[in-house]
Amino acid sequence: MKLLSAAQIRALDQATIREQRTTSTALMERAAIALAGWLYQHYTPAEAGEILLLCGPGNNGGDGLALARLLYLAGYAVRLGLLPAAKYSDDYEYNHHVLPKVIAIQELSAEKLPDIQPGTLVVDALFGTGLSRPLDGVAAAVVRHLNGSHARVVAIDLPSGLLADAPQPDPQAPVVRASHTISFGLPKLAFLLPQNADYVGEWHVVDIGLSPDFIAQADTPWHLTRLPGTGGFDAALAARQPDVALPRRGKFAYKNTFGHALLLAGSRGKVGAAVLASGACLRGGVGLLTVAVPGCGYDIIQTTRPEAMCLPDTQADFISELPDLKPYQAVGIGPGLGQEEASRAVLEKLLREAKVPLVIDADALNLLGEHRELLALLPENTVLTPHIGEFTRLTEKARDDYHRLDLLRDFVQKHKCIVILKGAYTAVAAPDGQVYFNSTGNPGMGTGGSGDVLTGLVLALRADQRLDTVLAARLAVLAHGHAGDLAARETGEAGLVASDLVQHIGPALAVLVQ
Ligand SMILES: NC(=O)C1=CN([C@@H]2O[C@H](COP(=O)(O)OP(=O)(O)OC[C@H]3O[C@@H](n4cnc5c(N)ncnc54)[C@H](O)[C@@H]3O)[C@@H](O)[C@H]2O)[C@@H](O)CC1
Ligand SMILES: Nc1ncnc2c1ncn2[C@@H]1O[C@H](COP(=O)(O)OP(=O)(O)O)[C@@H](O)[C@H]1O
Ligand SMILES: [K+]
Repeated sequence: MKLLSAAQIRALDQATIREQRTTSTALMERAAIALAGWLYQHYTPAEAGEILLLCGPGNNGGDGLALARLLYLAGYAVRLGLLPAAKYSDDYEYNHHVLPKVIAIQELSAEKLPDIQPGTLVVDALFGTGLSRPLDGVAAAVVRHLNGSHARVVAIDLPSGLLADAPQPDPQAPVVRASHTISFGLPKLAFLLPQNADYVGEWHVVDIGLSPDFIAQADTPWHLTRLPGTGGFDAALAARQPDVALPRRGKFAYKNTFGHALLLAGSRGKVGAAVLASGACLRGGVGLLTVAVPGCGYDIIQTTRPEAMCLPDTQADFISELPDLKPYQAVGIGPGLGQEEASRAVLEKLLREAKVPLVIDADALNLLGEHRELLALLPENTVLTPHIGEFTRLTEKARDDYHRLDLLRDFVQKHKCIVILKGAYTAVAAPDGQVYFNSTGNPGMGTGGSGDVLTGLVLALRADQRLDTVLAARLAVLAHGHAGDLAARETGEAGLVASDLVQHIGPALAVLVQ
């Protein structure tokens, strides 16, 4: 699924109106019906109590006015707080005109702010994608008042004051802190960034029949990867043509098809990382797996992973030798590796000699960060799997989440590599600068070893001779998060440990097979 900029969303609305020979008023009515449907499902009139709808002067405010009418007609108690302005949009004017006259209206001013009790259900229809400057004056006073009230807030399209696709120009200007944000057609880039989490709350997408042709042609670097059959504006399309799919295994497929992977992992006290990554690689469907570990890891791998072959290093505590690379279709390095000089030398030799896809994680990334000259040796299409801290060591400290995305796109384009930047919405950045955010996973995965599991899974899919690099990375990230979601259903989020992820990789991959 594509994520569009505010300017593209405006063009999408216009294209939809043109193509479908409808009017902006009718499109607003669709938006209001979709919003009302969402509210009916989430709150009965009794649970909602008296709903306060705060409306701005543009079409976001128009949505609020149309919604107030529909809620009133459905038996909800509603009142309106309207922001005064020199000019209102046409559809605002229309929806103001057709409001049932019994609905109470308060003109908002800094001196006379609306009554908002803790628990009041407030609909934020002040500003959406048309926000052109930071909030000030009455709008800012209203938003500060709302944020201080502990109300339940449902934001229409965007929390007012937030931009859809760019950082706030004025960090002092207020932004609505919503419990829920209901977006039309597509989610917005802003929803996926940690710095906006307190404003956006839980986000939802409602379908208002926006032009699929316009979306298909829109040029954007931002995408969201979903599980097949997941809802959204294009639920029907997504079911027929998923964002990503793992090809079915042919009847006569042999283990060569799925490749022989080499994993270099572990050091004294961190052999568990090799156990987790190798388990994930095996469950990820690799044809054959060889694990290179320090001497101290030999018995551990042979006992915990009987399906894998093991190459013990002559050093007991860390890896100091690079095995002959000829037998392998993909090589992974890093989990629990440690940062000994000898291990750095192994990494350098690997970068110089490898002719097959590489996956680089954890301590191997830290070594690259400390010896940045090694970045010049990265073979094309290498996959790096940093979390934010590791990515910062490879680049620089980002000013904010948007700047980090710029750094990410610059990095992959410069080094012709794939970066999996891990987080709640893990971003897979491709060498052409396209960025695919992931939609699966949960906070239970913030537990030691989750990243090692991802490395093993990426390695398995890189060894799979049927997949290209970006597809392998996107599939691995999607399945990893889904494994976490499946596991959390059994363990709860707090009880989830990384080994649980390994156990659920099989079922998580199975839903991706087409
Ligand atoms: N036909 C359409 O175009 C549709 C639009 N929709 C809604 O329309 C919204 C976009 O509407 P608009 O483009 O009218 O924009 P908004 O309603 O987001 O805001 C624009 C209005 O606010 C003013 N404004 C902007 N920043 C301000 C600030 N900081 N302080 C005070 N005033 C400010 C502008 O001068 C303009 O009057 C979407 O977010 C969505 O809610 C939906 O109804 C779907 C259909
Ligand atoms: N809140 C979250 N929601 C979804 N996924 C998460 C969340 N927190 C962590 N994860 C995932 O868990 C993994 C953690 O990896 P990492 O930070 O390398 O941990 P470790 O080094 O302990 O293995 C990443 O794949 C990340 O995307
Ligand atoms: K809003």
